[in-house]
Amino acid sequence: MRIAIQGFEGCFHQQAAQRYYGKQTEIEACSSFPELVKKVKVGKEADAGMMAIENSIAGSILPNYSLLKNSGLHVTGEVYLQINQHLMALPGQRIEDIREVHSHPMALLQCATFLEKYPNIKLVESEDTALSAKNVHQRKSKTIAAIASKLASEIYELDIIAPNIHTAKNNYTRFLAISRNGVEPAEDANKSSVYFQTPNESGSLAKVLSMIAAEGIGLSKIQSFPIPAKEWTYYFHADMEFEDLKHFRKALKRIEPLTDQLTILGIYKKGLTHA
Ligand SMILES: O=C(O)C(=O)C[C@]1(C(=O)O)C=C[C@@H](O)C=C1
Repeated sequence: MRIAIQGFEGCFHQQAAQRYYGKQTEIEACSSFPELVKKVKVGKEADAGMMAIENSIAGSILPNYSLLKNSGLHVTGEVYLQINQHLMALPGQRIEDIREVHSHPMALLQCATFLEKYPNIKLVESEDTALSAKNVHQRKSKTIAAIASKLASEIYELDIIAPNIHTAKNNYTRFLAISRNGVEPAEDANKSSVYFQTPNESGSLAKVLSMIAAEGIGLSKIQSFPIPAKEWTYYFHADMEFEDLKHFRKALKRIEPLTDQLTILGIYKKGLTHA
């Protein structure tokens, strides 16, 4: 299997892809989420993909909800990865020498509390945590530090000058396994991602949510994201959890008449949240 990811050697997507698809997985590196989605859609350079969707400190990666919806790709699974962020620089450098910190925007957000202590350090968003570490190494930048994984510090021979700088001890990112073709849900599937619109009338979303609750389905996530052509109107992305696929199918039938464009992105097995 060749798996398209956002990022390069030593990034968190690589770790998530290898955790989900296996250690021997070949990686197709992409420098952005749109590029990742395109490669999975075209299918020449990748058989499937792995895409971050939300983080326990920084929240949802909002553009990825629209990307997923517009791509027509399917969600086939999920994986949660514990994320430990470290500040790293060329060997011998101290935090007092650092003028800029480079990293992926989600990583910078996860370390906001630490970074607030250094208001004179400029924060620079990059494509990827690992690429930021690689650039410090290759350009021998003495005044630039990167925020990245321990693995990246080892690959790019950087010293960790401040370990574990993420705001809360438990920092998890949820990644979705995505593919061009949908798969038949496994018998033990217990989670589904769907999106829908509700009619523009008061109480329409509440009716859908009440129905989900009445059917005994757990709602682990509800996210609104904008419909670009109709300002201030929204799609809703919902992640639902259930014990029996039959219950979910029954609930769907009852939700369908209350929604417009209800689309199932995937029915899959819930990932281990604290692996
Ligand atoms: O930059 C990386 O290492 C990535 O894999 C990207 C990414 C993300 O998109 O959220 C993955 C996990 C972490 O939350 C930080 C960054």
